[in-house]
Parts: sequence; structure tokens; C-alpha cells
Amino acid sequence: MAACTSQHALISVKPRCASASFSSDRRAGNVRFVSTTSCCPSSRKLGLVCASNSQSSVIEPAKLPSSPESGSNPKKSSEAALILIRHGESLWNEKNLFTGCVDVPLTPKGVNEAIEAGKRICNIPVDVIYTSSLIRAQMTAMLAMMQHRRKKVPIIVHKESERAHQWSQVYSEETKKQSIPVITAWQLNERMYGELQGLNKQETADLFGKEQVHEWRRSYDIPPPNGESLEMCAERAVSYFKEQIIPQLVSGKHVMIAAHGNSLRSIIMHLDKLTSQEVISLELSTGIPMLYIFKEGKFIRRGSPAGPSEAGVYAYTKSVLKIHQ
Ligand SMILES: O=C(O)[C@H](O)COP(=O)(O)O
Repeated sequence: MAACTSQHALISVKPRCASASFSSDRRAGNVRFVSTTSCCPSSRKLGLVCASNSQSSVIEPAKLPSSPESGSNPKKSSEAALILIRHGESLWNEKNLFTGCVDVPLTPKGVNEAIEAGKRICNIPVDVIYTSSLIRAQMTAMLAMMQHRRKKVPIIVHKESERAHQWSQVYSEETKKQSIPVITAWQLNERMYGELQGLNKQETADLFGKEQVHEWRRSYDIPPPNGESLEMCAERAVSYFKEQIIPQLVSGKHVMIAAHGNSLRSIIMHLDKLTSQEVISLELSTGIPMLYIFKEGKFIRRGSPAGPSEAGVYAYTKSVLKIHQ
């Protein structure tokens, strides 16, 4: 897939208003968030500009307004982009082991997934990044941001002690402008899988039965032995999202969250108001970014951004567009 280049950034097309695969999946009772390519009818109301789509007729390159950096006062955006991304494949995903809060790194495939994800979001503005405290999510965020067109430097914020905070200070305003704070939070960690951590998923199903393991993995309120249920995971992850991340979006900051299959399932359940029944079939693929637009206190799901040269649709509202260079 080509690197991120501006000519792919935005091409205005007649919004193709296919129903989002997510909603059709919901009808089919199969809520699967893999790569939703939709530019729904509300796009027109929101003034969305949809990116290139192989099936849509390209009308003309969108006129990108001058960027804030070009001297114009950056107008505080009334909308903000929220990108959610599950970490790339980890070494224990590859071995099909329950991972939970065990801190394992990415595989080479997971590294590539993070890089490809970065190309898909390379034109979407990011002002602050949140990750869990686990290395697989942090690696994913850093690798993805290496592909970003703005080339700002993601810097992990250290506040674990006064000394850590003091010793990691940056003393140049210009340098700060060229960096993006990365905030790590244990509340965004993967659900703690209790006594399943380190066990092989297939062997566990053979031992306890497929249905029991599916119930532990995907139900809302049934925890694995001495582990967290999705509900318990949501109590920390969604609370953190509401208390720490939503205020950033309200202030117009564009946010990326790099986290885990279940901590993100709990957040998406909140954003999309999924029932405890619907969330059972919500699965997140590794390394697939998902875009929401936060506007007037509401979250508009925009699906998975297409890569710079990939068929598919991603959409910006006009004011998010203004952030673009
Ligand atoms: O923690 C793990 O094992 C994986 O990251 C997610 O596991 P799951 O797909 O069984 O929820």
C-alpha cells in the first residue's frame, strides 16, 4: 500500500449512501466491526466530504482550506475526530494464548498491521494519543503515528512520580508544537483474563467446552475464573473514557486511542449503545482503525478509514477538514 500522500487526502465524491455494513450486520445479528465502508445519508446533512471510493464517481479534489499553520487563526473546531485502534497481532495472539493483562510485544505481522493502520489514518488530525499501559498498544500507537503526514513526534507523558514528571520536561515551545502527548492509562488495559492468562484458547475450549469459553470471552457479565467480565472491564475503561477523554473531544482535540479487543469493545458498546446481547458478537480485528466524529455531544460512527490508495470510504466533516494542511 502506498505511503500517505496528500493527493490521496481528500477527493469529494457524490456520497455513496450504502447502508453501513455495521448496521446491516446488526440486522443480521452479527455486529462485526472489521472494515466498514460507508458514507451514510447523514453525510450530506453533516457536509461530510467522503474520500475516494472505487465505486463512486470522483468529481474534483476537495479544496483544502488554508491550514491553521498558515497564519490564519485556528478556529476551534466544533467537531473532533476519535480514532480507536486495537493493537496489532501480539506474540501471544500468534500462539493463540489468552493474554489479558500479561505484557507481551507485537509480532512482525503486528508491526506491519500497525504501520498499515497508520497509513489509513495518516490524513486524520491527531492532537493527543491515549494507550493502555501495555507495550503492544503503545507499540501500535507509535508505529501508526510514524506514517502520519503531520510528522509530529509522539511523546509518552511520564507522571508516575514527581521526578519522572520533572525529568521528562520539554523546554522549547516550538518543539512542543511539533509533538503529540501520549497518555498511558491502566484503565484502558485489556480485560484481566484471570486464570485463563497463558492458557491456549483451543486447549481451554477442549477442556471446558466451546460454549463455556465463548461465554467467558464474549459475554457481558460472566467473568473467566478470577478474571474480569466485560462489564467489570467497562467500569474502568468507559469511566476513564468519560472522565478523561471526552473532555478532550469537547475542547476540540482530536484523539486516538490504541488499546485492546475487550477494553475497546466496552467503549464501542457505550458509543454505539449496543445491548449486552449485541456486544456478544462484536469482534475487533487487530490493527484496524475505526473513526468516529464527535459533534454536539454525539458520536457519529464513520467506519474504518480507507488507505491512501485503497478502495473504500472515509469521511470528514467540514470543520475537521479545516485542520488539514
Ligand atoms: O487478551 C487476549 O487474549 C486477546 O487480546 C483478546 O482475547 P479475546 O479475543 O479472547 O477476548
